[in-house]
Amino acid sequence: MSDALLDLRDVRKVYGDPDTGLVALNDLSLTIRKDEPEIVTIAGESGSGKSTLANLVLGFTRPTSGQIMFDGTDVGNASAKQMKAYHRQVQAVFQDPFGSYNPFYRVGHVFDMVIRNFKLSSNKTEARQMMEEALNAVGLTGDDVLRKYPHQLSGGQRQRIMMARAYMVKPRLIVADEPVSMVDASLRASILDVMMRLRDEGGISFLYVTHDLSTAYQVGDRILLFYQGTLVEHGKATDVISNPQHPYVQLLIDSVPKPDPTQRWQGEIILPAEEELRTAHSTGCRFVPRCPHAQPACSAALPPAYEVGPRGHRAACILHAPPPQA
Ligand SMILES: Nc1ncnc2c1ncn2[C@@H]1O[C@H](COP(=O)(O)OP(=O)(O)OP(=O)(O)O)[C@@H](O)[C@H]1O
Repeated sequence: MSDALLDLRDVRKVYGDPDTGLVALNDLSLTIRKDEPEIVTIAGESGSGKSTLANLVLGFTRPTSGQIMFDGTDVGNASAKQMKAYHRQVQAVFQDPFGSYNPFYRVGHVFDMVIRNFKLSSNKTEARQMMEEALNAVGLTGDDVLRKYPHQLSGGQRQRIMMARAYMVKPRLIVADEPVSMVDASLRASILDVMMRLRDEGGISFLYVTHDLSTAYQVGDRILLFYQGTLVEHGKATDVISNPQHPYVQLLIDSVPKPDPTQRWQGEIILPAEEELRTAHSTGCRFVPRCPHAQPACSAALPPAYEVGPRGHRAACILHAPPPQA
């Protein structure tokens, strides 16, 4: 039996022709273990492939090549029946909770639909208890919100309700795509707290997609930084952000004050939009056109992820290649 909850093996997604189309995700391998619930932050500029990765893991789109395994099931080749079972275990929370609510439905109805869809209960009292428990886990109560319509809720409440809705299904993984982008800094912190609580008390792992590195730093678990669909650096968020090793990540992080690991960080690093269009069949490091250290070898082949620090800190840059053996 594998220890992996989620196991991505060389997952590649090309939009359009597989040989000449746009490589949105380039041969990504990533494992989240069953016995170590964690919040894995997926970060990168706009267009770097974050949502593509989220959609692949949710089974909304299939990989061009490679495999996505979830607790032994091949998600890329799952049947409709297997996908329904899969979505009990892997829930999604999206960027704009407004978009996912019908404005004429009360919150209670949204929860009812989930209970019916996943056949969580056929007993009204038990169903109400489930809603209450899920809402309590995100710091809300049924009396506060269940009879309300979406427009009667704050952005932070809506976002927490989406978390509660996902949590009620008791998934093992939540894919949260920009869940804090619509809310201000203090609410953002409270939603991060909810995620950390669900990780610690509920044993739920998260794929947390964001372009705000400060929130990844607050969470502290692993971070993966993407540039044009390629993973350029990964490790513990605190290690990567306080000691970035890839020139792209250094450029991003050097422009902001260093966070103090002893303090809860209030800073904000919002990644800019991607400026250049990637070339569909480029071979080398995607960052070459913007890299202050670029050398001819960088364009020859995509560099592997070299070890650059403790606790799995790796960067895909030839500056970190070990010296050739004599
Ligand atoms: N269905 C699609 N068809 C063709 N190209 C697509 C499709 N979806 C995404 N892309 C392209 O793939 C690349 C990666 O997009 P993706 O949405 O995954 O990036 P992202 O990092 O999530 O960006 P953002 O932060 O803006 O949401 C982009 O260049 C995008 O234009």
